[in-house]
Amino acid sequence: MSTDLDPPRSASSSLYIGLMSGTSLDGVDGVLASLPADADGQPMATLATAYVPFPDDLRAALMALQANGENELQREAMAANQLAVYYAQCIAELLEKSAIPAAYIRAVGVHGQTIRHRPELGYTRQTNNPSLLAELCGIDVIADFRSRDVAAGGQGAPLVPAFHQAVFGSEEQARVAVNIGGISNISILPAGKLEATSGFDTGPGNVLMDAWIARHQGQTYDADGAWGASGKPDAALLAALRSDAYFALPPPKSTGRDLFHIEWLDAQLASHKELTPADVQATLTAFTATTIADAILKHAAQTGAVYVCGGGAYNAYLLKLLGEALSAGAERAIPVLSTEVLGIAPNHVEALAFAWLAQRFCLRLPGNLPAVTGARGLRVLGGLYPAQ
Ligand SMILES: Nc1ncnc2c1ncn2[C@@H]1O[C@H](COP(=O)(O)OP(=O)(O)OP(=O)(O)O)[C@@H](O)[C@H]1O
Ligand SMILES: CC(=O)N[C@H]1[C@@H]2OC[C@@H](O2)[C@@H](O)[C@@H]1O[C@H](C)C(=O)O
Repeated sequence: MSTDLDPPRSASSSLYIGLMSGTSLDGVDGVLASLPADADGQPMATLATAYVPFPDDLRAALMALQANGENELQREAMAANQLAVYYAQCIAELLEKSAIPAAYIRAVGVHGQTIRHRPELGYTRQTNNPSLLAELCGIDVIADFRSRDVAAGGQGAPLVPAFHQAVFGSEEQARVAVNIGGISNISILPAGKLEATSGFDTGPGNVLMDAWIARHQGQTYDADGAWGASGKPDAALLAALRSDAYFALPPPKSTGRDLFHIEWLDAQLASHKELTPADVQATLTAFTATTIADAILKHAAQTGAVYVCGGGAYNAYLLKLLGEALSAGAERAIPVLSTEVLGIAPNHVEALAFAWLAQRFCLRLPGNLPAVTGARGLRVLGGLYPAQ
């Protein structure tokens, strides 16, 4: 253990844990990081990372909660309790790997599991039991990061642009950060005027590709995009997918499984029955790539580089199609790079963002960007569930 830690339970501790379980429903990503308070989140150091996959029953329970169903209040509460156990396991792994006792951690920022996202109706729901988590881990828990932004008239999402601004923004180069999780979102980071950061959800990331390969190959995701790459994108289906009204909406906008689910895909496929499953997977990969590229070309054509994070950064075929779609529409080449080259591995960015958001809460600093979410103003995000 490092000898220069603040005393246990110190309000000045710079050690935070961030936990993210996202729309892919695969598991929970965690980071334990040192976030010095005096530099607005920079520089920061990741001291440990962990990933705890969800068991099939929890995954299925969370999937079932994405739509209306019988006895859903109880099912939601039980899933939240089960989630807390996996979150606690992830925290225990982080503490063990870093050899830092729980008492030295200032707070845990935990996103919870989005099961409904309807900001237009005034709500977004991240299933969680932060009280149980505080009980299990003995650390202050900060949770429910989105609802205050929605209460202030915002989308409650995406929240990571403020963090992307802090860690990936540059004085010299205009950049775009793209998160390709279940859903994809972009952060537009203009050079030298980071206060002008914007961003929005571009549409599906991996969510439809995951659902399609699960149905046809029994896999949870298309490793490296190899199955998709074995097929050929179909122009007519791709055009039909891209014609959904979501893509023409101006920002602020956000989306989720509420809109982009397997039934939505099935409805689109009804008039393309001749395609092989591999061709559909290729088309879904092209769909994710082209809708991200369209968003960048429309809102950030002058960007110097695109940095990709989220699990989609490990899909080589998707990145190839994204690079092609960008170069087809841009006046000059836009390099597509992993956030790894900026010092943060793609699969750790979101968890680190929730450690950062927990710090923002502890310092009572705003976590949202009204220009992104459409909220009436800056707001401190989250609620506190004390360790004791
Ligand atoms: N090696 C890989 N090859 C292809 N795809 C991958 C690979 N590793 C991860 N993925 C994809 O990334 C997904 C998980 O990404 P991530 O953890 O960023 O999503 P999430 O955080 O659940 O979603 P969101 O950002 O929408 O909340 C997997 O479901 C899979 O589709
Ligand atoms: C409601 C919700 O959970 N939204 C997620 C989802 O996953 C990606 C995209 O859609 C983004 O809007 C958001 O997550 C990240 C962490 C965000 O808020 O920036």
